[in-house]
Amino acid sequence: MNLTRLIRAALIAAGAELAGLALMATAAWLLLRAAEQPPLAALTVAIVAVRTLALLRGGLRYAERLTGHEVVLRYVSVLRTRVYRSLVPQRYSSGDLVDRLVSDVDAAQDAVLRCLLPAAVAGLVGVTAVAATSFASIGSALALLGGLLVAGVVLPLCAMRTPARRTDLANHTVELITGRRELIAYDAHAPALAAAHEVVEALARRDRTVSARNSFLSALGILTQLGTAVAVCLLAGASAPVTAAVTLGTITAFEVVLPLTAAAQRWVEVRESATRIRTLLAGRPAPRAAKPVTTGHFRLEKVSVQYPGRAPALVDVDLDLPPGKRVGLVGPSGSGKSTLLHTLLGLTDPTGWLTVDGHPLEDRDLPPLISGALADAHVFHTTVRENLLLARPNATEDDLRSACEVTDLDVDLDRDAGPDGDALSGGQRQRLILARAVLAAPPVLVLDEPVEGLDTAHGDAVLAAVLAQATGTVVLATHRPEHLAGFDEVLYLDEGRIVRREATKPATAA
Ligand SMILES: Nc1ncnc2c1ncn2[C@@H]1O[C@H](COP(=O)(O)OP(=O)(O)OP(=O)(O)O)[C@@H](O)[C@H]1O
Repeated sequence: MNLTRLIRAALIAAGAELAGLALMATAAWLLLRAAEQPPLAALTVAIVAVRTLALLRGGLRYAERLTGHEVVLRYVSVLRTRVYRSLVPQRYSSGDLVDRLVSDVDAAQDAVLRCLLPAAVAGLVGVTAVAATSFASIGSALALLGGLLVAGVVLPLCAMRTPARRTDLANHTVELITGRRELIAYDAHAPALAAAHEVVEALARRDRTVSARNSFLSALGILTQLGTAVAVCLLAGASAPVTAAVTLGTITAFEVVLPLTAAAQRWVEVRESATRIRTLLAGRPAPRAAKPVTTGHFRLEKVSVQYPGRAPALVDVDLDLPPGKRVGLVGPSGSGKSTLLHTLLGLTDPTGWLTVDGHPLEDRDLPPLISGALADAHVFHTTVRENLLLARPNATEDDLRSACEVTDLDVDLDRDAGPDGDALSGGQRQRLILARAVLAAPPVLVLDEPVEGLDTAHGDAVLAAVLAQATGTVVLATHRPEHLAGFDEVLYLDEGRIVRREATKPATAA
């Protein structure tokens, strides 16, 4: 985030609030002074000041909206792209994906606009108001300071409670929408709806409690405002116009400080979202220029993977993948083919030794080195073109067209793909994922049963075209050994172990 722009936005916002405060105080002074019927000349400065401050407040409010939103929207657009990119290769449930992409990034926007900026402005306005009041009366200034501390610090601290996570609701909602046909077909929609309703009820109960507490805190804030205004008025010990000015100024200063209670509540949610975003981005660090040049020589020695509470999915797997080698993975369902691909992509938590170009796998920036078409790849709810550009943001129209030709993807690039590619046919969705892999053209291409959903002849042709244009290493998991004609090595897996290796190129199926 651009700190200079942020500070400028905070100063402009504080200026707008101070202009409003000065306007109220001057207007109050003017009204009471005018009631004493002094010569007009004694009021001229105040009259001009009221007009000037009114104009200034309007102008500054407009400038504050422009600068504040500019800095935040710039930041959020960059952040959303980074989160988007980090999510592409990862394995999140759809609900979690929605939560991370929408709520978490929106929370970053709120962190600035609804929490940090108001807090900074309230601080500046509070200090200025107390300092200005101290010229009229030290007692009033102390009363104002006390009231502002209660409303601006104590009440917001009381409002800080961990919010309920909405991921469960997002998961249920996404599952109800995406799985509606199956749920209806198997007459399972009633229990699924009931489960979602339970989550909604729990969230509603929690929201009601939070609302009641917040309403109580808001009422306390207003009582504090009222009590402080009375105390400031009684302690002022100055002329009626000055007393009116400090009292009205006090009430106005509270208007800036009172929203901090709601901001504190939002801050708790924002902090949680910020942690989730940080974890996500930390898991996929941005490529650093200083990294040594890599060729993508992957080596696995005695690598095992076990998902929590499950039998081992991979056991003591050895694999050498020098650049350009083509390896096929064959085995019955559940034998560990996808797990091996996910391990190469750094998506599992394996034991054993994994190196890329002699360095531990976790020290490498994997995304530029290895990617491909996974069985559970996500299609984003945007156009086909945008989905393709994720793989290579600077791809030209020719690049896109050629990737579509290779994968025989014959859809309009500006067509909306729908949520997780729902608006495409199963085959189009699969070819879109393949086209994305072709566009990425990584040194190591991993393909997990990439044409499983296509009819046999069409699928074979598409896969042959994809393999023909691939120039680097290829690791292909398939149930059909005939896909592996011309491969350097075929590994046969069973129950997570490599039970057989065929180093020779198998003959093409007749
Ligand atoms: N995310 C996961 N959490 C828990 N267990 C998993 C997970 N992914 C895979 N497994 C388990 O790990 C084992 C290996 O699964 P994997 O998906 O690697 O097999 P596969 O050979 O690719 O199967 P298929 O050919 O059906 O795709 C299976 O027992 C599977 O149930």
